[in-house]
Amino acid sequence: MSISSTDRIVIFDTTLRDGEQSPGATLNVEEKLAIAHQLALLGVDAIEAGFAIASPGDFEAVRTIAEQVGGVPGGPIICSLARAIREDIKAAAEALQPAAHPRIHVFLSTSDIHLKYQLKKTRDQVLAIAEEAIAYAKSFVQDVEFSPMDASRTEPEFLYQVLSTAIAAGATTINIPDTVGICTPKEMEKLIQGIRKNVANIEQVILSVHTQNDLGLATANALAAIENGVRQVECTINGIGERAGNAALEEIVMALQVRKPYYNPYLGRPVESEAPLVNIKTQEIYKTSCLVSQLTGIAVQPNKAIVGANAFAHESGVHQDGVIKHRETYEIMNAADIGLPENRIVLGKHSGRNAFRSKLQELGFDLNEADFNKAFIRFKEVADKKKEMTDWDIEAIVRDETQIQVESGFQLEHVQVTCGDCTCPTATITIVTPNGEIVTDAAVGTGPVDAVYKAIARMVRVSSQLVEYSVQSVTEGIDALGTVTVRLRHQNRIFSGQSSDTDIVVASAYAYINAVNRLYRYLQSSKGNEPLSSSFTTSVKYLI
Ligand SMILES: CC(=O)SCCNC(=O)CCNC(=O)[C@H](O)C(C)(C)COP(=O)(O)OP(=O)(O)OC[C@H]1O[C@@H](n2cnc3c(N)ncnc32)[C@H](O)[C@@H]1OP(=O)(O)O
Ligand SMILES: CC(C)C(=O)C(=O)O
Repeated sequence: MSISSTDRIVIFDTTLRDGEQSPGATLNVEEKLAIAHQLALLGVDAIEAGFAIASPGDFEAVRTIAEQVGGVPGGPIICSLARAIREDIKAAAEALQPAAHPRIHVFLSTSDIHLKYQLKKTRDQVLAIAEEAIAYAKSFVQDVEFSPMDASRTEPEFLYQVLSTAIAAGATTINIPDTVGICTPKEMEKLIQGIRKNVANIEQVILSVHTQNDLGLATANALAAIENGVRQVECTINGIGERAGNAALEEIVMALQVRKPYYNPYLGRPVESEAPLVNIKTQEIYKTSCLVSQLTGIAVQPNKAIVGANAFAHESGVHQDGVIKHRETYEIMNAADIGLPENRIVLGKHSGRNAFRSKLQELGFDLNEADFNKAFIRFKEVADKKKEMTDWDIEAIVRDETQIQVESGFQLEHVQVTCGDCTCPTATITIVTPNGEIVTDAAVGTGPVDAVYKAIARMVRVSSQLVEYSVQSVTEGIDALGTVTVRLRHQNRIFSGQSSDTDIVVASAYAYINAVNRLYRYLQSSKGNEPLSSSFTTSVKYLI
């Protein structure tokens, strides 16, 4: 395979090598194997399984992956990194032995700053070391990749010289690392064009890039390289890697898929060609991302392109309205393309009526306009306090609001409580009575809920006994909605009320009022045919 003989992009995954260089991401052999199996399912062309000389564990991981993932022809290339040192190359060759398609990846610094301070070698020495190391690697495997480390800061003429030497020594892939992530896409273009023009026999090898993300340009640089003739990109799942990480596989792959007509001509194909630009089964992307995140312990930021929790979530009413009417108004790819079941409409304070209505339909509610409006107003009030409204929240609100609407009677206007470890729990409550009177009262109690109930009871003057009070968290998280259930006994009858709110004292007040209203309606309907107890008749002012 050479630069001109492939009309697709080779995906070289280095999650298990450069990705594992993320601080704290160390993986054991079993974990690396699990990721390698998933990378194979994803369809990557090459898996850089580790750096065999680095540790016995890394050697074992490369060997196990070579055997169990790359052991049969047709599987992915399995690669080990090696410095331009015989011991490294020998260790890589030994670890890769079981692989059907082994690759040794030799790297050697070429920039003056690295030569002077790190390697302490002259340019002539580096040329000789590169040549010798590649030839040695070739004595073990056919497939040898060479990387001139810090290529983007290497003096171009020397870079061309090293690369020409590497190809002459037998390198089959020439990888250009932007090791410190300093390139801009324009500079990457110039770098690749210079290499293609000035390196002898460059068209006989696969030209590759390895872009680091120090300036957040790794994916942009990889794509710029592709536009300039590069046919392999090195990348990691979730973009993890040394320092700020590497180009993210999922970003490159989805950019190539979504913008295929744009990239086709760069690979010498007609704009309309449908042939895939990569071998990747994009539906495996999300699963792979989750596995890598879980095993490395590196969380994916919510706004991360493609695999972040918010990548297919719509929060604002205008966007939600658009997506509900026609998905493509705000989505350039389908969640299913990366293996997510569906996009998400996240209901919150920025949502509008259309999204709320659509969610109610999805949950099986068929509200009349008045109920809908009440529920929507309440939804906005709760959403102002709560970050995300879950299906449970919505259900609780609708249950609550439609119940309040049905049960006319007393209305709760305001609830205010003071409580704490050195104050007497006090509640100040304002209600509107059935005949429109606004009444305020205050009471102290053993706790805030007791104080609220005493204040309400005094105003409605209900002769009833509280026989049950319970609070249940119906939604998840610290900002969950709590549902309060209250049961009142009047004579031999039980009247219940329920309400939900992020504030359980408020929910308690509403639940109590709802139960009182049931009692009120019962008394109203039975006024004519059921005798009221004398104690009740005398004590109830508003109920009759
Ligand atoms: C850009 C990248 O991501 S490169 C890959 C980086 N990844 C890693 O380093 C992870 C694994 N590394 C390791 O486990 C260790 O660093 C090892 C096993 C590779 C080497 O360990 P040590 O022998 O103790 O050397 P140490 O790491 O302290 O220093 C690196 C040595 O390699 C030399 N070196 C660095 N790169 C190369 C190279 N490409 N070819 C030859 N020698 C190199 C350095 O000059 C230094 O040599 P010195 O000891 O003579 O000064
Ligand atoms: C080994 C090379 C490819 C590398 O990781 C880098 O230069 O960043």
